[in-house]
Formats: sequence, structure tokens, C-alpha cells
Amino acid sequence: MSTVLSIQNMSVRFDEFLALDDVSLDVQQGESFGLVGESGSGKSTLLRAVAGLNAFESGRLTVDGKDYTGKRRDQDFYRTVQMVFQDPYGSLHPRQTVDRLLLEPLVIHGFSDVDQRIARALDEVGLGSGFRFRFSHQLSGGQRQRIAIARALIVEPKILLLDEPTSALDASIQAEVLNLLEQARKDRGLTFVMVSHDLAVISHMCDRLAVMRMGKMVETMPVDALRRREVEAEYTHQLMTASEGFRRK
Ligand SMILES: Nc1ncnc2c1ncn2[C@@H]1O[C@H](COP(=O)(O)OP(=O)(O)OP(=O)(O)O)[C@@H](O)[C@H]1O
Repeated sequence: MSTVLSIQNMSVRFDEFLALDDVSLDVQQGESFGLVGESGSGKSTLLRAVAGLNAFESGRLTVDGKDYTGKRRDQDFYRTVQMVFQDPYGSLHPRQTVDRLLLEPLVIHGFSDVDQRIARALDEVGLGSGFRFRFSHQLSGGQRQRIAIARALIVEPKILLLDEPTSALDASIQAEVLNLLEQARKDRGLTFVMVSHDLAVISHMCDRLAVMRMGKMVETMPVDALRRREVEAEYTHQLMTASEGFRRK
């Protein structure tokens, strides 16, 4: 396995507030890596710093062998890395058709055979060509999230950054979308970095995970260790207990 995403000693500051504090992480090609931690622990900040949506003030980011700094990202980056956000309502322009939403990234990255690619992308996310000329405001939350995933996959990236991709959806739809993502990962050999507040989702979807707290990485472990409750940090125990307590209710 080779490292496809490397973060070394990354820090992000918002004015005086250190939201990400000296975080390091290597993600291997084909791996599914989870980020968990309480609200405000810096999970989204880390993902957004990789994507260039937040600048990082120090540290090193290497993606597919190329170094990136600050917020600047080039076309290679967006061919390699795509991001799917939590809110399927906010992430798609409501007055654009599905066709237009899927065409845009293909044009930006200079793909030809756009019709076949759009048809294939819609099939892959289980919607089919009947959805092609719908406006995104005519779609349910789950359908929108499928389009957001299709839009990310259509440029054939290597890495998907997934920021709570199913937490805005109903439980039954959540499972469908997670299965769809897992299938796409298997079929395409994708690498995932996935943020979730839900340990069960991370346990189901990921090979390894990192626990974050107050901008720091508390511990990194294989998901098997989480399942066997073989965790080292007291904070990880607290997170596990909190999530089990919530589930029992
Ligand atoms: N643009 C910003 N300006 C100022 N502070 C910010 C900004 N973005 C995030 N923060 C702060 O950084 C901290 C980490 O936020 P972040 O969104 O990364 O947390 P999170 O772990 O993803 O939480 P959640 O699970 O609630 O999404 C929080 O205290 C947040 O208020």
C-alpha cells in the first residue's frame, strides 16, 4: 500500500483560536479512514484544510505525491480529491438541473463523452436517466445526496472527503447512501476520509479511525480495536460509552 494523503503537523487558527493543533496523519491508497470526536473537536476543520476551504498556518499536506499550502489547490487536486458535504440542500444549486450539475465538473476537467458519463453516473448512484432533467429542488434529501456523490465520482477521483455525508438523512436512507458509498469504494478502489459523530457509522464504513478532541488527535486505531473496545485513551472510552448510552434509549 502507498500513502495517498499525508498530513504532517498541521495547525489551523481562526484569529486567536487554534482549531487544529499539530495534527499528523497518513492515509493509504484504498483505505477508509474515519474521524470521530465531540462537536467542535476539529474534524471538519481538518477535512476543510485538506480541501483548501480553510488555510492551514503550519504543517505539510501531500496529496498523491504533490505538496499543497494555504488554500491554493490546482486542477490536479480536484481530479484527485472530491468532497461530499453533510447538507445536500446547501451543496447543490437549487435552480440547476441534475444534467447541468453533473456536466459542470466534466467540462472543467475536459472530459469528452459527457452524455455516457452522466448516464453512467446516474446509474451508479441508483437514480437512472429519468432524473437527468429534474431540478435539484425537485429532489428529496436522499436523492440530492446521491447526486452530490455522483458529482464527486464523475471526475474519477482517488480520494473522497466525506463530512457527515448521511447525518442529515433519515435512518433508512442513511443506510442506503452508506451502502452506495461502500460499493463505489470497492468498485473504484477509492480512498475515503470520513467525518462522523456516529461511531457505528465509522465502525461499519472504516478500516482505521482517529479520535479528535480540542483540535488534537487523541489516538489512532484500527476499527477492529474499537469493536473489541481495545482503546487506550480515557476520552475514547467516554465517547464509546456516550454513544452506547444514546443507542440504548
Ligand atoms: N471559519 C471559522 N471561524 C472561526 N472559528 C471556526 C471556523 N470554523 C470552525 N471554527 C471553530 O473551530 C472549532 C472546530 O470546528 P469544527 O467544525 O472543525 O468541529 P467539528 O469537530 O467538525 O464539529 P461538528 O461535529 O459540530 O461539526 C470550533 O470551535 C468552531 O467553532
